Amino acid sequence: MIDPFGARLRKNLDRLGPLCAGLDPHAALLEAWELPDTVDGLERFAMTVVEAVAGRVAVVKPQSAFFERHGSAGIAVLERAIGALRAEGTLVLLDVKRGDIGTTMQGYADAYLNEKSSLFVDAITVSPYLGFGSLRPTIDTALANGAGVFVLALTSNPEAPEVQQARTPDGRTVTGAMLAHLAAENAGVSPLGSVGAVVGATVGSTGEDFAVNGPLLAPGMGAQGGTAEGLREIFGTDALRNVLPSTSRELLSAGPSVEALRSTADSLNDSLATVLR
Ligand SMILES: O=c1ccn([C@@H]2O[C@H](COP(=O)(O)O)[C@@H](O)[C@H]2O)c(=O)[nH]1
Repeated sequence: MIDPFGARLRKNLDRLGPLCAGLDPHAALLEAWELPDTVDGLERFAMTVVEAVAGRVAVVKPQSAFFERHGSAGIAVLERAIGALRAEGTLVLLDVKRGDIGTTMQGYADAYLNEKSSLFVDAITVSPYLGFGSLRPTIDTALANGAGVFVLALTSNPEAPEVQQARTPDGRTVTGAMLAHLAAENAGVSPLGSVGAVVGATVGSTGEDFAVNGPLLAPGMGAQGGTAEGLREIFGTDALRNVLPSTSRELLSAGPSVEALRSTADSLNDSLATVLR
């Protein structure tokens, strides 16, 4: 079996820097790149990003929705992009935000987190809002296959606090309760646990404890207003080393030139490394 996701991520972060490159083939970006909004356009977009960043960034995060909207042929493009990225040692974190009852979550785990699946990725995003326990099959399957999961804890969108900062009966926020579950999942794991949190780069100071011994995906950089300096305010100093800032439109709008995508990724990575290390 491959090494645990947390260990592979730690290695990639230390070697290549903290940037997680988002792969979001929005219809508007296809148009900006003068590509048709078709499966052919999707394939050219995805493979251009792969050519630009594979082996140069620690993690790529494809947004499943923008592949799914092209039907089964779009999923086939996603499969090829996943294969090409993983072949270059780039970890693939598929942003699918799955959340359902446990038995159905096993189906999603079989699709994305079983090494034998053609859609196997290094990690996926999951939603815990059917109860953290509903994620058990997903977490168990991920760990058994050297993969990881990222649990939505405090997302970057302005509507999130209504649900995620609500108080549980014991007075903690829902976010705090999720972070406590993650800390328990990752307890004693070295160098880094494989059960991460999603915490938006836009959320500001919250007083939450992000020391979960797991990776902290921070989407919302750039287009949504998140900044490298803002990450310090959100995570404090202790957890910063485990933060994986993610940006999609900010990076992708540099395309379609491979060179321009590369130099944008490099400069984002450099400025993030200065703040996070
Ligand atoms: O809290 C969250 C969780 C996930 N996302 C996803 O990340 C990208 C953000 O794209 P940008 O272009 O960098 O804004 C997108 O796929 C979201 O679905 C998020 O934004 N916030």
